[in-house]
Amino acid sequence: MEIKHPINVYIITGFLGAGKTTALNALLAQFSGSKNVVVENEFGKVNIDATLIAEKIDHLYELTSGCICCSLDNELLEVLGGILGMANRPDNLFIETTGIADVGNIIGMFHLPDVKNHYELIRTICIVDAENVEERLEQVPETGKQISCADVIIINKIKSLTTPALINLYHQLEQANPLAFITISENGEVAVKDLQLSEKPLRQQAPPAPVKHLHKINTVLFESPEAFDLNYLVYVLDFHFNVYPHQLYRIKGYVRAKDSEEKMLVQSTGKYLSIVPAGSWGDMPPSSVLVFIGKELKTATIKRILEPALKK
Ligand SMILES: Nc1nc2c(ncn2[C@@H]2O[C@H](COP(=O)(O)OP(=O)(O)OP(=O)(O)O)[C@@H](O)[C@H]2O)c(=O)[nH]1
Repeated sequence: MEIKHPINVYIITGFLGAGKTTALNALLAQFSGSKNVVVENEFGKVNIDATLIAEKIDHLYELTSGCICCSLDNELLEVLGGILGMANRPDNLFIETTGIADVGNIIGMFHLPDVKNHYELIRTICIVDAENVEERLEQVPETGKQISCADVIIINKIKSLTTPALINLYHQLEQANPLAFITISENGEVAVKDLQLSEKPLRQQAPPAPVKHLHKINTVLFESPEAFDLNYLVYVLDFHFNVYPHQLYRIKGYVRAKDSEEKMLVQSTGKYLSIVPAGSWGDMPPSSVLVFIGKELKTATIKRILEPALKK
């Protein structure tokens, strides 16, 4: 009888915009000799991250009907069952959580006997945004939970901090989670060997008790077939991020621009905004889709902010 080895599982967590997808791509590039499956859980109906997975992988599951950490009718367990039925069993499963996931609940699934028989949770990797993690820790309990549950903490976007500030942050994270291996990166570039991935998991015990989910955080989707005036769009997005830094955490999506045939990728995590060309629309009719994530965001407000930037 063929002995089937457990599938290695890596959970990638971290607050909205911390650099999870960026780090996942950097990690996948180092696993190119293996059969890799990715689960992307996005908060909101449109999964932008799935289009940003640059590395070749064997299968991508997009879970967009809710946060996998708190849905009762759990899609993740269905996916785990489905993977076991694949003709060619993968070596590695990478799960990118939503930015507000209670990662303790997801870790807990890998302690269920039926799951444990087939999957081995190797590492829970928390990406923290050096630029704003301290602020997020005060505002969002899930951020603290993600840090405290991690086996590995990657302090990302280190160029945004001075060396003393980085050392200070390192010590704070060390205090928050003395069991974790802490490292630093720019653009999620960390060598797998530095993550000590060949070692046994650092954390063997069951995860801490769940925290109450912060459902004040919501997603607003803005869609329009009309083209944006990009200069005006930059102006309104920059302006509102500056005015509402504690309410608006993340913007991402693709927009149709007035003077370009290409689609434009919009990304913002608070202190910066980037809008860059992202290739042709292919067979899709050009149409903008922007996802806004924040606290108690209202669709009408987002529409009111964006509509002046649309070409008349
Ligand atoms: N300056 C800088 N930007 C970074 C770094 N890492 C990621 N980014 C940028 O930060 C933005 C968010 O990165 P993502 O990898 O999509 O972050 P995420 O955590 O997957 O975001 P969500 O899925 O929305 O929670 C993108 O524009 C990245 O290019 C970094 O180290 N430095």
